[in-house]
Amino acid sequence: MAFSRTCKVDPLSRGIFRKSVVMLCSLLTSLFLLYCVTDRCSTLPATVKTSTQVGGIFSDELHDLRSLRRKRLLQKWNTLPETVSHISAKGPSHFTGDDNASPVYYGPLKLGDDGEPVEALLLPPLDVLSPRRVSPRFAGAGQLSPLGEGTKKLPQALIIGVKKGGTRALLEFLRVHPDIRAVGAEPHFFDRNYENGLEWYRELMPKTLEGQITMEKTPSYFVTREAPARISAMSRDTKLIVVVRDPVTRAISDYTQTLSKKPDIPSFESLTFKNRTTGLIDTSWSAIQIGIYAKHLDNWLQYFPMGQILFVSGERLISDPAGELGRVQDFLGLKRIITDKHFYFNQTKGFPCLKKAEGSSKPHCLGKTKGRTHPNINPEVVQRLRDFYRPFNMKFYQMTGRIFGWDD
Ligand SMILES: Nc1ncnc2c1ncn2[C@@H]1O[C@H](COP(=O)(O)OS(=O)(=O)O)[C@@H](OP(=O)(O)O)[C@H]1O
Repeated sequence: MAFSRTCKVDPLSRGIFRKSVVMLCSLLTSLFLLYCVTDRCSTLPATVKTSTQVGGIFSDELHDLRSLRRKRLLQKWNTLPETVSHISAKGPSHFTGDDNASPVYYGPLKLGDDGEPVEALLLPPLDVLSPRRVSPRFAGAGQLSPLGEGTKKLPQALIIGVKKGGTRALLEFLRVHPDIRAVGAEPHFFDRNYENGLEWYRELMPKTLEGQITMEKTPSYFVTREAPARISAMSRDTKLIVVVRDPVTRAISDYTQTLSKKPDIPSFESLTFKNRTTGLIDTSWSAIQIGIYAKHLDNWLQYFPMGQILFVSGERLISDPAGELGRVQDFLGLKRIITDKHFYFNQTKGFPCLKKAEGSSKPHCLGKTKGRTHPNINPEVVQRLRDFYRPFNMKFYQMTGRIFGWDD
């Protein structure tokens, strides 16, 4: 039969064939081991890994890889603030679906003070937990940082304000930089949690390698009387960043946020005035008070020189994010890595968004709590507020040496 004829192979050829197969297998084994030694096999797709589960040596390797992954996950979870660390890792049970972004939120959704999902709860897909590429400036060109390396440090730079200025956008954009590591949630250490002590604060920070900058943002610091002295006591060298926005729009944005949480509050107009007929502004209302930037800045200048404070225009952060980010990177002494290539304007959102968020390959816009539609405010009230803020704005332009253009 044709079939039995073709199957007949002489013993010599069979021997050569067997030897060749054995040699090929040994070669492939050596190559795979070499690949793993360079810590690259952790990025292999799961299917590739399972196909190697045959030999004892490989199952050991795989076990190590899995425990490395677990370690990475644990590292991520360890960065959770105490208040949220109880959250289950079973997810995904809740996805905000808000940000057209890739991240998956595990456990019940928690929102930070600024209404954004507490980013510390965000567990990136396993493949993005592979070692982070460190900027050549600090770690040698192209080096991969070994797993678990680094220590938690107190922040060297803080975004201290202002509320509704665009602080979340700035932090999210900055996190794209490989030399910046930041806490997602607002720690509120220098205002609400100071009694917990610096060690508590440091524990909240992500691990950083030599040369990486640790950051956090809590916009209420800017208007907290005690904050400058406390931050200066932590380190006089702390770099401070303030995102400022037209105080009238800022006040309306602030009011819009409160209204979204408490729909029964009085109208913006009635909260603005102490006396509507005389037009006397109620400066004790926090939405108004926060916008008197010159007054708050005075308090900071008692403890920090002007050169240690950077003012970011909230308006320019929207119209030219790369330009403002360039200034921030210079101020932090970092290479200008975040450029206009990182942004695109999302027509639906009406804001610039990231082409790729940190630790993801997908586009990322901020959530629904950022870029809310403001209620219509009586134009006379708006004008009265503009008149009220004008002298304070002028003083602020003088102090900072930058004309923000709110009174044009
Ligand atoms: N890229 C991008 N996407 C979305 N939103 C952006 C962006 N850049 C700046 N902004 C403006 O940020 C405003 C919210 O400011 P904050 O993040 O500082 O608010 S908070 O104090 O942390 O609650 C938010 O205010 P509202 O528009 O009033 O919601 C935005 O105008």
